[in-house]
Amino acid sequence: MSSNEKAVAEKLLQSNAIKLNPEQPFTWASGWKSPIYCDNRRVLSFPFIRDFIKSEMCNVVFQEFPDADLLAGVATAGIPWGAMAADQLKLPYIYVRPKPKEHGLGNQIEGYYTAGQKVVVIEDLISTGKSSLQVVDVVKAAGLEVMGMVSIFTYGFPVATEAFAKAGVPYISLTNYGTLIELAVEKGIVSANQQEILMNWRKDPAGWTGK
Ligand SMILES: O=P(O)(O)OC[C@H]1O[C@H](OP(=O)(O)OP(=O)(O)O)[C@H](O)[C@@H]1O
Ligand SMILES: O=C(O)c1cc(=O)[nH]c(=O)[nH]1
Repeated sequence: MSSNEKAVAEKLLQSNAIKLNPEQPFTWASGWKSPIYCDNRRVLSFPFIRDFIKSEMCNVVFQEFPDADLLAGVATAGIPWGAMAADQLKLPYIYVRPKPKEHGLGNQIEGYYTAGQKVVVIEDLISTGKSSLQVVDVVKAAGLEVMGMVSIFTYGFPVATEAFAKAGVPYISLTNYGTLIELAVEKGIVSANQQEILMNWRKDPAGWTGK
């Protein structure tokens, strides 16, 4: 694990963003059942931790995508992170809804942009990658050029890696599941029994039921 990945994982643990509950599994956006949930929304409530993660995100955007013209947040949990990064980097900002709004202006993409601009998509977390790749499709259809995607956390599932490769979208996460669990075990936050459950679940997350 890189020192930055470890530092970000540490901040997620410090803010209690990581929830474990193998007995009453969480249901994910994909419908998968999981013994773990990473709640990056909670991190927003801790200013110093929030600031650290925002800075890490800005460093990645600045270093990896220096030609970006604007950032695009994925609704809803990606919106605040994208907005904070765009503010810090002094880049224009848009955000993208899962579907067009059913009243008002009927927009799916909110904000001002022009076709041909180079965009970096900002997401809080990648599980299957479906939510962020849907946004990639929407902004591409609007004429934007997608340079890549940045998220705080990824579970590193092959299904997501393959989907991003197929879409031709490079993606970078500040930290990941392996780093987080290693650190949580090191700190005694995850017991040996919980570690075994988490490792078994990780092998077949789509088929895991907790029983
Ligand atoms: O990679 P995926 O399988 O698409 O899962 C990840 C998505 O799930 C969460 O959003 P969710 O839709 O649960 O709610 P939100 O409105 O709080 O972002 C998370 O914020 C990601 O957007
Ligand atoms: O896949 C999801 O829905 C999901 C997983 C997770 O750990 N955290 C989250 O906010 N969403």
